[in-house]
Amino acid sequence: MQTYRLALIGFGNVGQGFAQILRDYGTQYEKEFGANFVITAVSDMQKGSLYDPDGLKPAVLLDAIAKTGSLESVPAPFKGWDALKTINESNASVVAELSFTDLKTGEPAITHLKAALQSGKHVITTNKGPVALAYQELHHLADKRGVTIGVEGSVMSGTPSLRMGTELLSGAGVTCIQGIVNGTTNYILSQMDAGAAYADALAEAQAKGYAEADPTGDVEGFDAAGKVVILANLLMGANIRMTDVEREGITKLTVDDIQQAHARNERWKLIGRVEKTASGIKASVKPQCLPETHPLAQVGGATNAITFTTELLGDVTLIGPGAGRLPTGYALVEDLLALHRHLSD
Ligand SMILES: NC(=O)C1=CN([C@@H]2O[C@H](COP(=O)(O)OP(=O)(O)OC[C@H]3O[C@@H](n4cnc5c(N)ncnc54)[C@H](OP(=O)(O)O)[C@@H]3O)[C@@H](O)[C@H]2O)C=CC1
Ligand SMILES: N[C@@H](CC=O)C(=O)O
Repeated sequence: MQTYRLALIGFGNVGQGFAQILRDYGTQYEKEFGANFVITAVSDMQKGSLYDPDGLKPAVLLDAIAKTGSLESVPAPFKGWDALKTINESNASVVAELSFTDLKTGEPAITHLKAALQSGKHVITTNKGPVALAYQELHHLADKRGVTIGVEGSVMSGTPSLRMGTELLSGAGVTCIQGIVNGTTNYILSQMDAGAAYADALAEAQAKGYAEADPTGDVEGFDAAGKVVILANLLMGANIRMTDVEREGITKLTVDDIQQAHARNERWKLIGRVEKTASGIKASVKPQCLPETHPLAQVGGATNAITFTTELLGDVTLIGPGAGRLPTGYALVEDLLALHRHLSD
């Protein structure tokens, strides 16, 4: 049995979803894979920070959050450590970076990830900021320190879009990737199509744990643009930046636009796209009105879908959850199991 001691930086929707999975499936992972995933530290800005070298029970962490909204009541030998102290001084062998995404600076996540890698810890993250803005540098640092970086949840949450691209389609000649890569906006558009008001639909997306802490990132298309950058750079050998993505969000769409489209048997979708062209990589995020018969028109709620256009296979489409506590928590499990396989080889 191999034990992995984990430090969680951020204990919001994703951190809690991940804890719930370890609570409910941890024993199964031990039996099936010989991998014991133990949370020894959690550091969260408002909810509090705990470190127990012998392990913190996911059920106890979740109960405390459910009852009080905070981790303060959980007994632990060390409390109040900030993110960097937790990364540097806890006994974790893997750091899970789950703080807010910032697609302008990538901080504080880039600093957290660099500190973890420099101290010889593996990292896993669902945070799109560092992956969109600094992946090459972080990957290089991980290689130098002989550790790994897992980023599956940064696009399509636990639906394995990045592994599908890097491991399965890398030899197929991917020329274009396009689809729905933001769960919040797809949820809002689906709800508005069914008659809901924009503000109510956004509030529901927030309550369900789909939206960014600042939902401007979702509705103005920045989150989707970050994912387009990640897809281009990690799967298509590109080196583009956020400013290279032509971007428009969904805020100019009115209920009337959406319902008129509905009456014409059409659906508005926010489509991210990256394509190899003769003049280089072209990347965009913009709303498009699709006929009801188009496969993406049928993808509703927080579900995402991307089509890889390849030279050898033609089109390959992947559909699955794109946001939410458990789907995104599961992305961390995928990264941990990949790490476990890597270390067991
Ligand atoms: N939710 C989803 O469906 C998905 C989310 N992601 C990404 O995963 C990450 C986590 O998302 P989610 O859990 O939904 O976000 P939340 O906003 O629910 O949680 C983020 C947590 O990080 C904490 N935090 C922020 N900065 C720090 C810091 N410097 N040190 C310690 N803790 C910090 C916050 O603390 P507090 O609020 O207590 O101040 C908060 O509890 C984000 O980067 C997001 O973009 C990716 C895919 C899907
Ligand atoms: N806010 C994002 C969360 C996942 O990346 C989304 O809605 O897709």
